[in-house]
Amino acid sequence: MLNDLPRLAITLGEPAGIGPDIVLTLAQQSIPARLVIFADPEVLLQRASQLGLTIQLHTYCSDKPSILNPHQPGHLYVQSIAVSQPVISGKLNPANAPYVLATLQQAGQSCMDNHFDALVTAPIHKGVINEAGIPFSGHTEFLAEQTGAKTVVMMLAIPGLRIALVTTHLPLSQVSTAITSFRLESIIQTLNIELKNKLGIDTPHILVCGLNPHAGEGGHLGQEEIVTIIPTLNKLRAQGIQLIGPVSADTAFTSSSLAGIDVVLTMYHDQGLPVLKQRGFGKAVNITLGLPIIRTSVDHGTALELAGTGQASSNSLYCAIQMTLEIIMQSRSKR
Ligand SMILES: NC(=O)c1ccc[n+]([C@@H]2O[C@H](COP(=O)([O-])OP(=O)(O)OC[C@H]3O[C@@H](n4cnc5c(N)ncnc54)[C@H](O)[C@@H]3O)[C@@H](O)[C@H]2O)c1
Ligand SMILES: N[C@H](C(=O)O)[C@H](O)COP(=O)(O)O
Repeated sequence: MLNDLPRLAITLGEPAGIGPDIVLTLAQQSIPARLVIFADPEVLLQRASQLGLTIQLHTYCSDKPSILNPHQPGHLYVQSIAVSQPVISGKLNPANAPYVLATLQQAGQSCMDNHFDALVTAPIHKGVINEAGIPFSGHTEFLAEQTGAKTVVMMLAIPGLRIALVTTHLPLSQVSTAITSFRLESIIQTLNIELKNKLGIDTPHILVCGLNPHAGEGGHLGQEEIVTIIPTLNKLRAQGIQLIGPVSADTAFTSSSLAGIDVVLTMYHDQGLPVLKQRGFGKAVNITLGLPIIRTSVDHGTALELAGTGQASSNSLYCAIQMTLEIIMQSRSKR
């Protein structure tokens, strides 16, 4: 029904990157939803002109949300938030970092206030936000803090493969210490519950990678499996969670290893994500599990060198929106 059309809050991300390009490209298509972009309208208009795209912007009034019409190709509603300094495509400017965070903060809050069914984010540049003097490691961590979520799980998905992470944007030197029984237990419990609730998988089968080469080789190549990972998996198995592992990450992604598996839980960012991006860069979706809101994102970054060139693919954003609509339907069916 038209009245039930999902309402999506979309952040434009780093204004000098390809966020504006992919949102403007996507806006030319039919999408069965109501969309509001949290951004500076001038950034959208300037990039549309650079790309030769036609766009008509409409002001979104948060005090009159009923005036939000279904998406029409070539039109966008905008919740206006001003940049501090003019934007040059491809040129980062730390002065605009507070703007980037304001878009995220306002869009996240609007979802928390139930004005929207979900948040979809275009890519931000973590480095430039830090250069502005604001400690920042990613949307996932920012939204966890903003919403007060106890445990969040980063999961990226393509058709046929989902990969979740125990640690996210953490220097490799800190990973081992961060993999505690407490963290592993809460990550697995969150993953298990969210796969049921948000993705409709009744009994998730979770394949867990070890941290060390060959999952520690019986303790000869590292102790984390024996001290932390195996005892935690055994405890969770006793609670009925379907866990396989820890397995050696080098063969975890073969087709025989993945048979019957719903998600592979990897211990750190670059243990899992290169596999997924090699298989499906441009069609993967990043989903934050464990938040009180639905949040998805693209699989790529700001690709500064492509901003304003017309060469940035909007396919991952398209996939993120499709998956968001599916998650919304799944969540509604649980009510
Ligand atoms: N969702 C997010 O907010 C997100 C995700 C990943 C990376 N990042 C951030 O983006 C910044 C740049 O990261 P990076 O250079 O490692 O990765 P990147 O994804 O921006 O670029 C990697 C390569 O992929 C290409 N590419 C990326 N997106 C593309 C698209 N839509 N169409 C065509 N080609 C595309 C780029 O040109 C580049 O060659 C970093 O600050 C990183 O933290 C943000
Ligand atoms: N780890 C993600 C990726 O490689 O695609 C990316 O950095 C985005 O993470 P956030 O959604 O937390 O910003």
